[in-house]
Amino acid sequence: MILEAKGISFGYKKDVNLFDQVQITVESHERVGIIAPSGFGKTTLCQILAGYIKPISGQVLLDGKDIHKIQGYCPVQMIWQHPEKVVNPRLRMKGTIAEGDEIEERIMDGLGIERDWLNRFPGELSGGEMQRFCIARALGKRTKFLIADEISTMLDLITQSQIWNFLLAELAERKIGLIVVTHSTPLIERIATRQVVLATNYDI
Ligand SMILES: Nc1ncnc2c1ncn2[C@@H]1O[C@H](COP(=O)(O)OP(=O)(O)OP(=O)(O)O)[C@@H](O)[C@H]1O
Repeated sequence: MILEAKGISFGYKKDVNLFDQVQITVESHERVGIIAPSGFGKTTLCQILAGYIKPISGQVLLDGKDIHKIQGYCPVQMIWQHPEKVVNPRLRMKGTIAEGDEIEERIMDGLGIERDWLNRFPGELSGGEMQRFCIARALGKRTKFLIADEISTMLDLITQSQIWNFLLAELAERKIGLIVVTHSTPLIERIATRQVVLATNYDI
């Protein structure tokens, strides 16, 4: 499959764009690292790529089909930097995990999710434990692309390494393409098969 961002422009304020004419193409076998300065709008771009927000101009296409026209489960799934912002605080984790597609037991095992965590509320888990659930939730059976926005910043180095080792094996086995945003150069060099450097409007 191919995920394409074609001529994407976006700004939150009228007539002030964060970025213009962004072009990105990712194939299923690729892991693309996005490099851009702080405040560029990387999280915003990730949300556009995952179909959460519509660009002012341009299109996001999945195998040529506009991502906003896809009905049902979206094969492009985003994992956010702050898991606490994207889980319902009143839902036990078993409810949170059920929000996505069917999640295989081996994914829960691979991410080190302990089964008694399923009965807890988000406020009863550490940030790292909650992030494992968010990663699992994004790895539903029908997922074809993952957008990872600073997903391991809150994890210690050993956990970070365990989670990325699992994710890289999973992506390779299931031919899931990856777009990864991180400020960590060593991480991007380890993970990405290709890097895309984006400049702010002020740098052009
Ligand atoms: N919903 C929103 N409404 C208005 N402005 C927003 C909104 N979300 C983000 N912004 C602003 O847009 C700009 C880009 O934010 P974004 O989080 O996408 O950048 P980023 O490149 O991911 O930043 P960082 O590297 O610091 O995490 C920032 O100035 C931010 O304050």
